[in-house]
Amino acid sequence: MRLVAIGRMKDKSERALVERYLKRLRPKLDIIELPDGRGSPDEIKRREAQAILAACPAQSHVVVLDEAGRNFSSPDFSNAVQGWITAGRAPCFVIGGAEGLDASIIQRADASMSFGTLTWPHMLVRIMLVEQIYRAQAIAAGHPYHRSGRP
Ligand SMILES: C[S@@+](CC[C@H](N)C(=O)[O-])C[C@H]1O[C@@H](n2cnc3c(N)ncnc32)[C@H](O)[C@@H]1O
Repeated sequence: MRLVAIGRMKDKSERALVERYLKRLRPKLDIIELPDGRGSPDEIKRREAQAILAACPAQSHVVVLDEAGRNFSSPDFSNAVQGWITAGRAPCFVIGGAEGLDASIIQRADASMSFGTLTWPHMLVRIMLVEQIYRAQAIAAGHPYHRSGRP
């Protein structure tokens, strides 16, 4: 599995949160950080989209993080991730930068995932995504990390 993200996570406490989950992931998630694009907002998004596509393996299931994307429940997300892996198309998650994602990459994606209609900072989205991937694996393994005790 891969995560392609725009921008370098410089903040130590943010990196520690990502690492907390990353080290528990099986299969592992490799994180590719791409530099912020330059130019006008449209140029930035276009350049970043080219770099993102080049960083996603050819056979991967490209999943963009987008506020207008699909609202998964954690069990649904767990099933989806397992299904993509079983089908031989491990997910390549994509998180945009400060300008967001270019329309071309959203259209090209095989799936999209939303953390609600609020706009979140991209580094927080990275932390939340890595936690949800860990939760998805815990659900698939029947590990008590995920407790679904809603009334
Ligand atoms: C700061 S946001 C970009 C905001 C930008 N104006 C836009 O319209 O997308 C950076 C990235 O974080 C991710 N992101 C932000 N909020 C999100 C949400 N609610 N659900 C899923 N991804 C989100 C997206 O990948 C986005 O490209």
